[in-house]
Amino acid sequence: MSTKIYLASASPRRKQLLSQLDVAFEQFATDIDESQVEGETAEAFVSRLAEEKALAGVEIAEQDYPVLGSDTIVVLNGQVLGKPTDQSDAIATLTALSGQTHQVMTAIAFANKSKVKSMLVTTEVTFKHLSQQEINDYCATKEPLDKAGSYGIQGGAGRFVTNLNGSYFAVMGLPLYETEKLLNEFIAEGV
Ligand SMILES: Cc1cn([C@H]2C[C@H](O)[C@@H](COP(=O)(O)OP(=O)(O)OP(=O)(O)O)O2)c(=O)[nH]c1=O
Repeated sequence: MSTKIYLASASPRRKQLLSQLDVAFEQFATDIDESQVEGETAEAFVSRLAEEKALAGVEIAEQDYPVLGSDTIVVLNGQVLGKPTDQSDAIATLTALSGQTHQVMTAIAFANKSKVKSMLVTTEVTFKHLSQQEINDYCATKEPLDKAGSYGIQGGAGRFVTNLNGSYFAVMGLPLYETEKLLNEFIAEGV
């Protein structure tokens, strides 16, 4: 890939992951309303947020390069578990995820002045049974606070995972294979 892109994200993880692709990029944050609309499915919700981040980025971008937006949510039995509001919310979320299989949905979207194109990557993750002590100790590290589902697979929660079916990088915030593929399609389609 030889084009330049913009990463419309405040996330240091997404910056780190995007650096693994062979594409030059500039990063900036966007500010959109991240609330779920009543009746909206988890899939539609996460895809809409990725598209809105990319489109908000197009408004900020100085040049008409593709803008990448992304959003990650954790879904347990159809219920969206976003970032925790505080430590006790993180404890409640991890208690719910203990011993269960959940989905991590990451949507990616590319936009420019004339079009937007998105893709959803769903990964199934199974956690071992977590003791109250393990949950409390993990939450005390504060790692859960800025992460969907109150955990970071790349950090202390990696040891909770007994099975993963899908993209590890999508769980961390940006699926590498799919991002490169979507960008190539976006560019190949032209304006
Ligand atoms: C499940 C999980 C999520 N996360 C992170 C990825 C995302 O950064 C975050 C979910 O929040 P998002 O709202 O998707 O992203 P963000 O607010 O961090 O960044 P921006 O909107 O500016 O792009 O949770 C991990 O780092 N590891 C994990 O294992």
